Amino acid sequence: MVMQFDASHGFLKEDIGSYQNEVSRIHKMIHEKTGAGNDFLGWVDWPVNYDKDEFERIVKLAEKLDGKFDTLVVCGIGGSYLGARAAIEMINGLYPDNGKEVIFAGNTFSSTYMSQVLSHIKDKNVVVNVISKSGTTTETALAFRMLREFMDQKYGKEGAKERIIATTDKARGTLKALADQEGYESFVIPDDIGGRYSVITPVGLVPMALMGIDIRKVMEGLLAAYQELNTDDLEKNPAYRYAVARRILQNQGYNVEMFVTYEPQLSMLSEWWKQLLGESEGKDGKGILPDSATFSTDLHSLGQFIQQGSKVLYETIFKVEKPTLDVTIPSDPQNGDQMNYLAGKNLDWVNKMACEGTLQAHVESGNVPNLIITVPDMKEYSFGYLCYFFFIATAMTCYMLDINPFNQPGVEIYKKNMFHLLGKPGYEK
Ligand SMILES: O=P(O)(O)OC[C@H]1O[C@](O)(CO)[C@@H](O)[C@@H]1O
Repeated sequence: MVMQFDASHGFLKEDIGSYQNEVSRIHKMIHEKTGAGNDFLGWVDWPVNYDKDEFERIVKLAEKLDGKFDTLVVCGIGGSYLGARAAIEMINGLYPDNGKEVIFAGNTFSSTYMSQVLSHIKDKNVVVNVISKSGTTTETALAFRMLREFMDQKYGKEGAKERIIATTDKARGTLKALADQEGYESFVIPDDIGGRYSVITPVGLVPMALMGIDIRKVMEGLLAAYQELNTDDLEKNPAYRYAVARRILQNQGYNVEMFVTYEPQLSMLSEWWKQLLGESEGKDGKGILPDSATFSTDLHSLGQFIQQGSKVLYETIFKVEKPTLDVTIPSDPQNGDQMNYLAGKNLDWVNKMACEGTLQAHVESGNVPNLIITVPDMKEYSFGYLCYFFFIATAMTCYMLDINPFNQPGVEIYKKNMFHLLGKPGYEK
C-alpha cells in the first residue's frame, strides 16, 4: 500500500470496522454510479479511461515548448487552479533550478496583484495556459482578457496564438468559442469531472507537463491507487478508514479538521485539499470545516491554540517519509549559537523529531485527536496516488453524511450579488 492511514492517536470512541456495512453500500453506489451527483463520477475510472490521444498531445506540446519559454502564466481559479499549483509546488519544490517560473493569475480581482503580474512578465519569455471549465468565471475571464492583450502586443496575434493554450469544455462556453476563433491549442475538461476533481485531467496535466513534470508517472500513481483502493474492505482501504474516522470525530463534536504538513512546498496541497473537502461537504448545514497549517512554522503562531485553546479541532498530519532533498548541519568550531549538538545530523531528521514531539504534545497533553496519513515522498507517482486517495475518501465521507459531493450551489450566491452590482446584463433585479 503506497499511502498509510493511522488512527491510533485519534481517540475514536467508535470502532471504524463497525461502519463496514455502510461503507460497502456506499462503495457499491460510487462504482455503480447510483448516488447523488452521479453524472460527475468520471474521475472514478479515469485512471484507465482517460483520453490517451489527448494525453500524448500534452506530452508533445510540452516537448515542443521546452526551452522556448521561461515563464508560464496559469490563468484559472478554484479547481481550475489549485491542483496544478499543488502538484507543481509539491513535485518541483518552491525554488526549482529548472530555468522555468510559473505564475498564477485569474484567481483574484486584486488590481495590485494583476498589475504586478503584468509588469513582472513584461520582459519574460511567456506562455499562457488559461483554464476554465465553464469558460465564464469572472476572475479568470477578466485576467485572461488582460493577458491576451499583453500577449497580442508582445508577440503579435500570430505569435500569441503559438503561446496561448486553452483548457476548457469541449463544446460550451465563451472560452471554447474564443479558443476556436483565435486558433489556440485547446484541451478538454471532461463533462463528468467537476473542477475540484479535475487535476488529473488536462486541467492539471498541461501546466505540470509544461513545468517539466513527468505526467506519465503521475498517471502511474493514479492507476496504482485506483487498483489498490478499489475495495470496500475497510481493513484494506486506508482512504475509506480516513473517511470513516472523520465521521466518527464529527460525531464526537469535532467540527474542524486541521490538515498539517511539515513541508512549505505542500502548503498549496493543503489549499487544494481544503477546496476538495470544503466544497464537497459543506452544504445543508453539515460538514467539517477544513483548515490547514504548515509546521513547524505555524507551531510558532497557531501552536498555542491547538495545544491549549478550545477543543474544536482535530489534526490530520500529512507525513512525508522521504524529503526530496536533504542537507547536513555543519559543525562550527566557535559554537557561538550552541547548535553543535546537532552538527552532522540531517535537517530532515530534525523536522521528523519536531513532528514526533508535536504529536506527543498535542495528543498527550493537549488531548487533540491526531490522524496520520503517510506518503512515501513528494514525487510524481505519490502525487497521482494521493489524488485518488482523497477523491475516493471525499466521496465516501460525503455520502456517509447524505451529501452530494459533486455540486456547489452555495458558491453561486456571491456571484449573483456581484453580477447585480457590476451591472451584468440579466442580473438587474
Ligand atoms: O473552471 P471554472 O468553470 O472557471 O470554475 C472554477 C471554480 O469555480 C467554481 O465553480 C466555484 O465558483 C469551482 O467549483 C470551480 O473549481
